[in-house]
Amino acid sequence: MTTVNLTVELGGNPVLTGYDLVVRPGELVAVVGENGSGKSTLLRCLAGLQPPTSGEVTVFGAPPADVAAFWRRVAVTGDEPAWYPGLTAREHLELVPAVHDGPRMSVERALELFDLGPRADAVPLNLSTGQRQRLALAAALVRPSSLLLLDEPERGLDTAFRERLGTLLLEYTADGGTVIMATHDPALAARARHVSLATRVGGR
Ligand SMILES: Nc1ncnc2c1ncn2[C@@H]1O[C@H](COP(=O)(O)OP(=O)(O)OP(=O)(O)O)[C@@H](O)[C@H]1O
Repeated sequence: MTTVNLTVELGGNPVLTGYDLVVRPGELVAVVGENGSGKSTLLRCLAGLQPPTSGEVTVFGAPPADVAAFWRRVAVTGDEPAWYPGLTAREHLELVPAVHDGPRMSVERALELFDLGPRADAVPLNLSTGQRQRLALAAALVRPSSLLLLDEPERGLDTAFRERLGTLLLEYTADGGTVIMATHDPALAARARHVSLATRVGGR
């Protein structure tokens, strides 16, 4: 995963200017920086959701492409997912093995790892904010993938679960996966290689 001289302007503002990044397979990388420094924009570029103004983005040896083969390898979390009305937490996780071959873990194991067992039969809108975030992360980690792009995965999580998340992400990279996350959590960032985005004058 690389960016070379990546420049993104949004609404006439320079958000990223000549940004170079190299991430090797199996790395856990934390993108850190102040609010507005461009972390989400960088993740969106890596996911192919934000076209660069100039420069290059390469993921698995090619520019990110909005095709099934790309999305089979890449899982993204960030904004609140669109939950299916009427489906419980367990049923949301059961969708994953229904549509992806070779899930990374069973639904029951995911419910246990993400501390969702007691609330497995609740619909997401009846879960707490942190429980919904754990469900979103569980869905991303159940499905097979090679690259996780996580935007502030710590959002809504208590301290103990943030620590567990760090361990789960390190296990993901130990299996050969790559994680690039934007985070404001110093403890989570400390377990990763961090790369900084400086805030630019005029870019906020
Ligand atoms: N659609 C847009 N049009 C114009 N400017 C935008 C747009 N989206 C984001 N920006 C600006 O681009 C800059 C970078 O935003 P981005 O969301 O990437 O920052 P971030 O580092 O993820 O911030 P945070 O820590 O607050 O999540 C900000 O100044 C933001 O206001």
